[in-house]
Amino acid sequence: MGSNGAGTKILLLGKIDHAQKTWDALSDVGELVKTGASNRTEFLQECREGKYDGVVAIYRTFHSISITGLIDEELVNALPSSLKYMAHCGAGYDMIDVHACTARNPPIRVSNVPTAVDDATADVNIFLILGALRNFNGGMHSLREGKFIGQTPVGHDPRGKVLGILGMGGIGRNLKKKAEAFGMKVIYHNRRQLSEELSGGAQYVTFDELLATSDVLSLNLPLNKNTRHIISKAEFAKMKDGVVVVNTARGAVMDEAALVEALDSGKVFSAGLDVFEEEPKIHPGLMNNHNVILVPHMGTWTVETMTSMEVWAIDNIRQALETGKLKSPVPEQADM
Ligand SMILES: O=CC(=O)O
Repeated sequence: MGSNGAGTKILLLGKIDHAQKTWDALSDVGELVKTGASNRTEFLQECREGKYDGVVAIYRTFHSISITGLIDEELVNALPSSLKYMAHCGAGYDMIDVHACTARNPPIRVSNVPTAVDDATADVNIFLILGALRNFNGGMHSLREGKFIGQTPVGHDPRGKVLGILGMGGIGRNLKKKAEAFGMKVIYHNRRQLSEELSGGAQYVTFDELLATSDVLSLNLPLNKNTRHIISKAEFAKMKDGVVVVNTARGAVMDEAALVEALDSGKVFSAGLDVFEEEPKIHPGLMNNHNVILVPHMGTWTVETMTSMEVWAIDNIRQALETGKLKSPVPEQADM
């Protein structure tokens, strides 16, 4: 049982859907245990009763929020003192209060899954850009209502349009390459300007320039306290008339009510959304607007990508238990 010795437990929060063999093989570094809780109250109760004592690592999925709720300070402090690692199976880890994990004594080291999500998420991004520019949602809707072409406003070509990418991480950079194949000119804004090599020659602009010059604005930045509602009423006012807005990041990086207003006024021509502020609740102003193309958080919803993500997250646990270091710690804890 590796260097961790007898008694090391690994807790699964959520489900392994694809990489079951890889998960089962982890039993050579620890005992694999599950939760019996079905909601936060039960989970907290079990933690306080010592049910998870000896758990050294947790593997969690996006949907395990339905069991534990947010991994906030209250929950972090209720988790067993044996816990050292939390491997999140996803790129975005906004559900986890990393600061509380770092501050706990002993700290909990957190990892996410970068890279493996990039291709599939950027593919959905392209689907939404094309769908929103071309008004495919309106067309598909009319067809099902028995009205053929001619009922839907004429769309726009991607070729020659300026795509502004807000957040030039792995997904943003992947999207850049794909969008160029459709003839789009890519500009970006990011906390830090990237090297020429990393940005692939995309032009770096200020946040305000990005808002003012994009024909299509794509949101590809993580959600945190600095990015919540980074796109709101004032930002829509700075955009071009008839802009297209696309979001595959997290719903709350944009003020959804402000988007609905901007769509209703015609400021925004159309939108393509994979993520929503209060998932799975969708703002009725989006639901009822056939100009917007809506997808239920399907960015990484492919067998291949989900398998890679699960294997990656499991590898984080294996590596942590075998070497004392996670494979892909979250950036906030990179120096720990
Ligand atoms: O939303 C999906 C992810 O964060 O991986």
